[in-house]
Amino acid sequence: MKIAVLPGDGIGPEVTAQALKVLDVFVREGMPLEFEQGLIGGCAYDQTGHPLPEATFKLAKEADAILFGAEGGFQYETLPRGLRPGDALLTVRRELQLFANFRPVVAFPELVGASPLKASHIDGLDLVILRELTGDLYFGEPRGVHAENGVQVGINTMRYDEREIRRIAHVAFRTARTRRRRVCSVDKANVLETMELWRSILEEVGREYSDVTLEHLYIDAAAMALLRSPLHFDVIVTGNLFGDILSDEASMLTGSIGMLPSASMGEGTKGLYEPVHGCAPDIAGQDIANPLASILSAAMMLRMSFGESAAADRIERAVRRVLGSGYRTADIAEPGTKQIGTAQMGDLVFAALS
Ligand SMILES: NC(=O)c1ccc[n+]([C@@H]2O[C@H](COP(=O)([O-])OP(=O)(O)OC[C@H]3O[C@@H](n4cnc5c(N)ncnc54)[C@H](O)[C@@H]3O)[C@@H](O)[C@H]2O)c1
Ligand SMILES: CC(C)[C@H](C(=O)O)[C@@H](O)C(=O)O
Ligand SMILES: [Mg+2]
Repeated sequence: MKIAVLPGDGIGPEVTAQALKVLDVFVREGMPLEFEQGLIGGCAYDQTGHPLPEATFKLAKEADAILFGAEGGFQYETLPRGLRPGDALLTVRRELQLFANFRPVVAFPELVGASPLKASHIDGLDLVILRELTGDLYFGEPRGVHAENGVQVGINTMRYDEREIRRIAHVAFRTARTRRRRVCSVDKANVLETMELWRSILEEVGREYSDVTLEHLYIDAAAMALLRSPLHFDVIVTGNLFGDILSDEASMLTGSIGMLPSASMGEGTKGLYEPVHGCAPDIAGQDIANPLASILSAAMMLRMSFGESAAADRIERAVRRVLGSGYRTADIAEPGTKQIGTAQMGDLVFAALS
């Protein structure tokens, strides 16, 4: 069980260190996890001149799973033309064809007071955003900035072919079968041809899963409905860009973006596991970031890549035990709770497991 550990930039190394701390419990118990670290993002660019060095890509390709922190932390202006922050992660996702991005949104009962929404609105919340991760505006051609009659024009292309839509649709329906059998497909089929195709393929695939209810929402209405009636949702399947935006929005239902883990899967069991948040330069280096998204991503890794569901359940229970004891990082702190730092949260989850 070889794990490529790519902590990246900003709070990435701080939160990944806590996930590794927690995984160490299982190593001590004899689980054959092997870790190899690689550089990615701004730190890789600073040290090697490229945000995704060849050695890191090789490591990611060869490992059974990838535990990723966050990338960013370098300035747009210092990047060579054509290189954007986010490129290294996008390359790994795309080249390894990790097209199915699971972003579970679960309101821990201990944290219902940390959300800006009323407790009655989110009590029992358990939905998953299934974000298509290797297509859409992120990768469509043509793209770029060029001059037209002396005027600069920026172009990106929303592109999906029917095979890409079909495979994520199957994942959505199969996932719904393990849950409450409801799929909500989010698109913009009233305006965009790409999304018209998206909707028709979802309908076509949906006919193979007559035991699963399929509904469609436009992205604007979905953004609203997610706040108005979050408990309505089970599996939300959507494209790359809409999924990116909806998941940050949904994170606030749980109290903080520091609570949202993710798993990006392809056809097999190899996956990339990362918190949904970024490198958070505003809080980096202060030991105040919430490491629970990273710790919960490690739990997803044990379950989805290594079939170690009991170990994953134990991590999730340990997180709940620590929250139940009143410990909180700053982002989820409420009056009457005990505010602690990143490393201490990792220590407490470790202790709750041991
Ligand atoms: N997967 C990734 O690597 C990833 C994801 C998103 C953004 N980014 C990059 O990160 C950089 C910053 O982006 P951004 O500010 O838009 O998004 P961000 O997710 O880094 O931060 C958004 C806000 O959430 C807070 N936050 C994020 N994670 C937190 C945590 N674990 N605990 C407590 N608070 C947390 C931050 O302090 C900030 O206020 C950019 O360079 C962006 O490209 C990387
Ligand atoms: C860093 C960026 C490329 C990335 C994305 O847009 O996919 C991030 O926002 C995410 O949600 O994983
Ligand atoms: Mg995002």
